[in-house]
Amino acid sequence: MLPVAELHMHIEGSLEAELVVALARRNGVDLPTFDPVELKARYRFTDLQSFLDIYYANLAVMKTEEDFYDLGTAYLTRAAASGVRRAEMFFDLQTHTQNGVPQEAVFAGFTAAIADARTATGISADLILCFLRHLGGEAATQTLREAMPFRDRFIGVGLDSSELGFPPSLFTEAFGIAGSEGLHRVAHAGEEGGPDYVWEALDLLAVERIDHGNRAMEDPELVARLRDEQVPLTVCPLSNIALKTAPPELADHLLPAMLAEGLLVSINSDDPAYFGGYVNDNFAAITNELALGPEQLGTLAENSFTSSFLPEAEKQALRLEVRKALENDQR
Ligand SMILES: Nc1ncnc2[nH]cnc12
Ligand SMILES: [Zn+2]
Repeated sequence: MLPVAELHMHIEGSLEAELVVALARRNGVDLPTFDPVELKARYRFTDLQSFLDIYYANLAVMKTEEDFYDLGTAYLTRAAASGVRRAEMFFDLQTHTQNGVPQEAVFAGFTAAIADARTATGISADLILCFLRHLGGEAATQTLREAMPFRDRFIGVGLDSSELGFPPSLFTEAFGIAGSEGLHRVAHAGEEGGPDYVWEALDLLAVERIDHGNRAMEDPELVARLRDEQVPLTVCPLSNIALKTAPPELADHLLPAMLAEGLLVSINSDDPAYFGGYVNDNFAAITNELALGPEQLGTLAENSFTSSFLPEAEKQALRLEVRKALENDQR
């Protein structure tokens, strides 16, 4: 597998059914079933909200710093083994604090997992604090203010959860504070919401990346802006199929059209425990179903580093590694 950066994954979305059950037992939390196979059989999604309902329900098992450490370690170990060299991981702080977990436990567990994974595997990782849209703009602002004692534990803010009805314009205050604190800014937009959500994220929240962005393709003027400004789009093919935010067959995905438009797209897993695979599985699926050649796969891998928040020299070194891996494969 090519070296890649993963820029759009919710660390809570890597909570495998086996770990849900193990943590429920450890913490004395009740579940509808303690059989991981049966639990997974309940993962039937018709849209984003039907997925989020299950995803948030499972997170009731996360209680202690050790739980956050175990979740972070499981993802980072697996990612490093499949070619991920850099991970910028979303976390849903408000979900955990609403469940009664002190934010100290969340930050301490994830931070220790990142440090230990780096020592064990060399993977570089950082956290992006996502505001939950469904809790509204004031809650986002309050969450960010309360998280400021941990300012050095995360590199940016994002915007996730239910998209329709919760446009970026509700979150200008929180994103304004984030900007003045020197935090990076990203937002989910154009997953279920239309191109207007992408325009708002760019114009009102000053985001540096758009997460998903598929529906931007409906607006030629927006496509031109994304291309001209080389705004990164973090595309998640298996997520789009699972949540029905793309045509039902992967073969009909807009990814080749996005590449042909010259957009800075990368491949990501979103919620790998729920959507049928990790970033390498997403690469395998698009390679098979979209008939992408080595040159296009190399572009996607290089784009992932270009789109990351790593220093420019590190991006350059990692892009060279992609080129070397491609040459080795061709020999
Ligand atoms: N795909 C997604 N869209 C919005 N919010 C999310 N939270 C976890 N996964 C998400
Ligand atoms: Zn997402």
